[in-house]
Amino acid sequence: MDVTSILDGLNKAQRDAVTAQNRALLVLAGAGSGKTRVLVHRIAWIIAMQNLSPHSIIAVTFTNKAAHEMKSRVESLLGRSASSMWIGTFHGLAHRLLRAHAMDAELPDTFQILDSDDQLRVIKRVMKEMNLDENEWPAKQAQWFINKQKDDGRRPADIQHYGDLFTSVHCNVYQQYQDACKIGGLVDFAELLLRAYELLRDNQHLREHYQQRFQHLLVDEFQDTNSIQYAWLKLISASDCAISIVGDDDQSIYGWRGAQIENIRRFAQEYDDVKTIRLEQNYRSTGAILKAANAVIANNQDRMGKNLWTEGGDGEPISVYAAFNEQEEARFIAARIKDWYEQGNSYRDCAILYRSNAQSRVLEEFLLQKQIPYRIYGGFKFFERAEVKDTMAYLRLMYNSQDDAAFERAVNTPPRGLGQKSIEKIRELAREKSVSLWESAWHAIEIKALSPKASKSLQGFLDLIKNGYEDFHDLPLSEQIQLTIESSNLMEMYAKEKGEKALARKENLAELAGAAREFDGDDYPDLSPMTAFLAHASLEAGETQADQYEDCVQLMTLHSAKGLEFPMVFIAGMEEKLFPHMMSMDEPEKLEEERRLAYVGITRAMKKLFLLYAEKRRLWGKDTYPAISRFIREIPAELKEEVRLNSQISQPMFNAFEHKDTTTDINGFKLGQIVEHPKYGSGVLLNFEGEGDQLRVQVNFETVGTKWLMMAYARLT
Ligand SMILES: Nc1ncnc2c1ncn2[C@@H]1O[C@H](COP(=O)(O)OP(=O)(O)OP(=O)(O)O)[C@@H](O)[C@H]1O
Ligand SMILES: [Mg+2]
Repeated sequence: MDVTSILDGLNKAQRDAVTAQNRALLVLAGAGSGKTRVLVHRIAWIIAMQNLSPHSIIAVTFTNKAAHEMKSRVESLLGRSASSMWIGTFHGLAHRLLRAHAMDAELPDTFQILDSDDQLRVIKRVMKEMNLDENEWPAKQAQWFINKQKDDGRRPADIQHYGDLFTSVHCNVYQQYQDACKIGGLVDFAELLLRAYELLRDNQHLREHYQQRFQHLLVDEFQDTNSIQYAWLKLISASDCAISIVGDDDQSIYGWRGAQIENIRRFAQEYDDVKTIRLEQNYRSTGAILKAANAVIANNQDRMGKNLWTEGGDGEPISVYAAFNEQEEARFIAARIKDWYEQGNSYRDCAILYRSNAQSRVLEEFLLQKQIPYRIYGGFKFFERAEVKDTMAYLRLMYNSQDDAAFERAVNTPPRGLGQKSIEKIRELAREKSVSLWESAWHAIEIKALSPKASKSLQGFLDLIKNGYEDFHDLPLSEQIQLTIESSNLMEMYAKEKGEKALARKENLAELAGAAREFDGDDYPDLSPMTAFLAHASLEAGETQADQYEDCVQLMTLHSAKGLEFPMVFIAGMEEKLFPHMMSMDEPEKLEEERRLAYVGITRAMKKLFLLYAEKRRLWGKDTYPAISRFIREIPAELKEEVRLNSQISQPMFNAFEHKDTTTDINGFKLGQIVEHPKYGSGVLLNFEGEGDQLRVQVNFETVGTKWLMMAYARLT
């Protein structure tokens, strides 16, 4: 192949980055400037130019999906396989390392990953054993404490507590929790990173092995790395390995999870021979979208500063829509998407972004109503559904009887007549002997510690797991799952629930068996299919792979939209307290992080951006009347256009209200009519909702813009 063809489709600065020979490369650039593209081309360039095996390359991406995409783009640039390259998220790579060297990492071969729910469950149990009052010492707080320590690389022994009660108690909980995880062979998310770091730090032989193997380390979205991830990168790249990182300080949105923008500055100081490249041309968005993003982020103080421009024209202005409430917001979005689809566009090219997961429910309702196919990305958490977790608990226990979290979940789901007392007894015995719940359960039966009835049902459960493993483990994975669902009587339990829900559960379980089918091949040579699948379930939770070929609208939180792009984007709920989030409004630093999130959201849009807010919203169980988000106000007026529903607006907008007839009599008024308000002056009547005393109308006033008013009090003429 002609190697230089890899440089096609890159601008000068991008080529410089792709071909840089320095040991350390830093590409610091704004959204849509081609950072990810540079990484992909750089990998291909290195392999082709230096005739290097992909085996010598390790690359870190933000999601598993991004990793798959990157690998296949590298392969298509090279025209050959790059499957021996290590590419994945920090968690995925750490997991891979720990699996390969479980013994050196002091983990059993069968170790399981704890998701954050399971983690909380284990912490709760530990705290109960320590007789800590849950009201005084909430488990969530302990969980936060533990994860924070791990993110910063600290073990209980490393924590200084000068007699401070909060720290010393939590430190003890951390220690007990760590012991419980050790017995169970359990590894939580933060532990994956810390353990993988310690593995290399403490094991010279392994460290040297990997340092020799990896000639190039590349990292996307570097601005969101935390301390332990940074330390891990430094270990791997300590000898001759070249390191390339790309990032954007304005898109750092995981400060709450310990990510540190400072790592970018540290990088420039701590590495020798750093070449810094800035990319300033944006290829993603229209001029209007880009200017809006630049204007919003300009309100942040602490920035490294960049200047983004585009060759393209301004395109359409940004549409701002004031909805009466969240239902109407959702109805508007659904109608707009339907129009777009009917004009010959694809659903998959549209995304609806929101600040908080809870917002998705109403949106889903209206998409369903309009029969618009959609996928929730990030928030869906297929592997976190109860029925899926129940089934997984059985599987985990079959494969690792030491997994206490799985034992706790499975032992009484479905209920098999084991009371809290019996279970407490099993826990107590486990504690005394420092063994797993599984072992202690056998022991409890042996020493007749339980009532005969409880003993019998416990025995039934233990046999189920034991025989299950013996009978199934040679079968294909999907069949194992199918048989587990049947033998555990889980399906029977769900079938007793009411209609819709039971059906959804059934479908999810069918999907679970289906998802497992992918693992029956030999794509994961170093892992057994079940191990690969269980790890996948933990690591890809929340990242359900929307089927690429399925044409559906993408719903996701602003956080999970990072790195992605869509021709048409809606950002719903642009309201003070929702976005910026209430919890972040009082601290300047947190507010700046919210603003970076707004910047991320706006810059996902390629051609068309809608910003929506509701004048009334049910939030946390209460009706609220939020103010318009400051992030909308920060966009210069000339870039925005308020979507109006008066007679001049384009027909498609009207479709949003097709159920409303412009001739309907609204207390003597009609849609589109000019009305007078004693305070706001004249405006156009746009919409109405409710009837009688509850009748509300939406009027677009010349003076104050769109408002919803109670007809009974509005004194319109
Ligand atoms: N030189 C170029 N010519 C044409 N298109 C380009 C060029 N560089 C990048 N692009 C396109 O611009 C878009 C944005 O690129 P990319 O996703 O790599 O940007 P990014 O800097 O990683 O953005 P983000 O900060 O959002 O992750 C992509 O569709 C990409 O294919
Ligand atoms: Mg990117």
